[in-house]
Amino acid sequence: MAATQSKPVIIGVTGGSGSGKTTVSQAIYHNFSNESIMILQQDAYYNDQAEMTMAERRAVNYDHPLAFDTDLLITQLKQLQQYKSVEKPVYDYTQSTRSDKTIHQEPKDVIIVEGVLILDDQRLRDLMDIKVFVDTDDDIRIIRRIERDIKERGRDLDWIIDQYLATVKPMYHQFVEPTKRYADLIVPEGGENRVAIDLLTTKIRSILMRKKNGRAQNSTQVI
Ligand SMILES: Nc1ncnc2c1ncn2[C@@H]1O[C@H](COP(=O)(O)OP(=O)(O)O)[C@@H](O)[C@H]1O
Ligand SMILES: Nc1ccn([C@@H]2O[C@H](COP(=O)(O)O)[C@@H](O)[C@H]2O)c(=O)n1
Repeated sequence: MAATQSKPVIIGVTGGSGSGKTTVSQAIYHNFSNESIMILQQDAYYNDQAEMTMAERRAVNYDHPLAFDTDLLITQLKQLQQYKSVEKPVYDYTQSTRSDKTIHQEPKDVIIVEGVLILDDQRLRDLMDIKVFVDTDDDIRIIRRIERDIKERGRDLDWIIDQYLATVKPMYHQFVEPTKRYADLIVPEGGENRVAIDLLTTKIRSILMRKKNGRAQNSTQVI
């Protein structure tokens, strides 16, 4: 009998900016060393804006679904789903465009996809096996965002506040928060929620074990 290979399991982690999506995803990922698991960040799939001036880039609404090259994200997810490698784009927040580098990504058994708008598009939702919404109060999220964007994304306080009021907050309520209803699991307080991180880790451990056992069985059937 020919060996069959089941598809990788895709876990979507969403929530507002500063909710702790990256922290939760990394905490889960770091519970596995040398295992078949990877993270794909939706932020890497922001539109390429190399042809735009810095002033034009600054005026973009980065919290609207059209800010993302979702077709590319879907194409690459489908390739990974078929156990094919991809060249992931790299995003530079300080320049608000893609870098000219890409990262070679080998396929894995478990793919964590994290980003603000990964549950907004039905095509993306249909690819996800487990959907997680990290739910953190608006005031905590803006405080975290101020600290992070000043330290890591080359922003100043006026920029962060203007952007938050003009786009981040209204888009959160229009596009991000409504996707909570698609979530299988809602995680309050993100990165500090050890119980949720441990539960997801246990689930992923059992998926990885099942995949390993399936492969071992297939290889003995082929022999
Ligand atoms: N539970 C937490 N307590 C304190 N700081 C946190 C917590 N979770 C995340 N952070 C910090 O808040 C910032 C935003 O978190 P991050 O995980 O990047 O959020 P997101 O990916 O949802 O934007 C980061 O600087 C991170 O270190
Ligand atoms: N050039 C850009 C691109 C994105 N943003 C903001 O990033 C947020 C999403 O990333 P998180 O890690 O915070 O989830 C999103 O809210 C965009 O406003 C940006 O400021 N500049």
